[in-house]
Amino acid sequence: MSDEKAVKIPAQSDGAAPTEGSQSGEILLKVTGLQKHFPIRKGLLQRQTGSVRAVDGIDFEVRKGETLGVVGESGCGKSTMGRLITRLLEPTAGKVEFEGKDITHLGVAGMRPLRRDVQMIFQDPYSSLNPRHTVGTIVGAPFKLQGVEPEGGIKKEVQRLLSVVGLNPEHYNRYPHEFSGGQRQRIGIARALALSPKLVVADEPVSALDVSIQAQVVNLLDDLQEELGLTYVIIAHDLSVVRHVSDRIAVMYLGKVVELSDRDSLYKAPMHPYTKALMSAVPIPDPKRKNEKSERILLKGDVPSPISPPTGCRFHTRCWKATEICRTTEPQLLELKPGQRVACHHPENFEDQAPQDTVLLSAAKEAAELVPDEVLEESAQTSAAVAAEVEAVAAPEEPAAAEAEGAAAADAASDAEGSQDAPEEPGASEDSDESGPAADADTSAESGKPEASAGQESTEK
Ligand SMILES: Nc1ncnc2c1ncn2[C@@H]1O[C@H](COP(=O)(O)OP(=O)(O)OP(=O)(O)O)[C@@H](O)[C@H]1O
Repeated sequence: MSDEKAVKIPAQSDGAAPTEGSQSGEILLKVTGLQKHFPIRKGLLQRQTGSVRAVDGIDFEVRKGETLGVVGESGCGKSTMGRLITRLLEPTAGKVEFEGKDITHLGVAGMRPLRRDVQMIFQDPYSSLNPRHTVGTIVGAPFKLQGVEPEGGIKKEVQRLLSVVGLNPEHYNRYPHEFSGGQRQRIGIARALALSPKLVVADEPVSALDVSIQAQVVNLLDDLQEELGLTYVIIAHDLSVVRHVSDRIAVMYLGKVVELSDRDSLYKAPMHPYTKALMSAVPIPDPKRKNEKSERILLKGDVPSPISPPTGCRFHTRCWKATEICRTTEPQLLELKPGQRVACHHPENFEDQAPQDTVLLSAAKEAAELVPDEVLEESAQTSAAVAAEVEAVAAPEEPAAAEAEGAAAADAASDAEGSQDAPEEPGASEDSDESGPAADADTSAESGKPEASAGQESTEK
């Protein structure tokens, strides 16, 4: 927890109602099919030779009063997404709606009123503040730009904002270099809050700060949300930060949202293998679990290039569950559990979406070497259990049959456990990513459904 003095937050003059849970709130921002492709130009004539598909068709919504955390490895398009929704960048395709109004292609004049409602906090408090301007000028700039005259004058309002973010209002005339990193980030936050925005997009708001200072700034953002009824989109690569602040979390991979879920469901039972891998890297601050064996999943290689992303599921080149369908068919982001959307053919903690597709790609077999056996076993077990549950619900009139199915699935799971170290069956799983659709059809015909749903990744090992 923060070691700084409690921040006293005075009431906001036209303050919004304090935040009420976020689960069923009104939608403030809605994004549909959003894309940003940066052209790559070469030669004297600057011909376009390709494009960086930084954001490549994403859908999500942000509800009033909630915090949506956005996570993913470096280069997956988080910042680009943040700049698109604040309209600092023009989307290549798709739609951005704010309070039900389409703002996708608004021009400078059309955007002016919106600039008051949507603000951004930037990552680097060292470069985002003009070193030649005083704090008073920096925090007061939004009033001048918008032609707003706050009650009591700009100076008084800026001093109030400085005290809201825990800075000394007397430091109004100081310059950014006279402040520490954490204090500079507070200046950036004060500037973002100046016009009482409805939505604040914070791009890595604490990653440039010392760890001890990070907690202070995160707590400040939390307090401000409660007091001012703010809605946040917080972009971060640090899952501990995101877990602390978010109500819901969107996991991005190579320009796509692969999972979008309530925070607790995501941390308790992630459904996308990529989410599971990311989560496994988060240290668990629980002394009771200190001596537990680590089940960290190491992902193979780097994120592929967004210039030519892999076909089908973009994660298939690093996924230990990938089969032919993952290489050929892009999975849609579907709500498989209430409040949990995932784009995966072979999700974790859920029934397999492509149980007929059982032959692992060679990349998956290599990736599986980096996944601890415990994780593979647990994955096979949970898939089997969920599949059995689904079967039972699907056929209530035949309880005996459902039970038999469940038992078969559970058996298959334990078989799968047993076969972790079993030698590969000759031919059966040989480099199917090199094989054509005919090979795929063969293997589909061979594979039985209950066995497949019991954790296809292990049965083929
Ligand atoms: N203006 C630009 N022109 C060309 N490519 C760009 C531009 N901005 C971003 N990109 C590319 O788009 C991809 C996504 O970048 P982005 O900064 O959105 O990712 P990110 O997830 O925020 O990464 P990081 O955490 O490192 O900032 C990257 O491959 C990046 O190189």
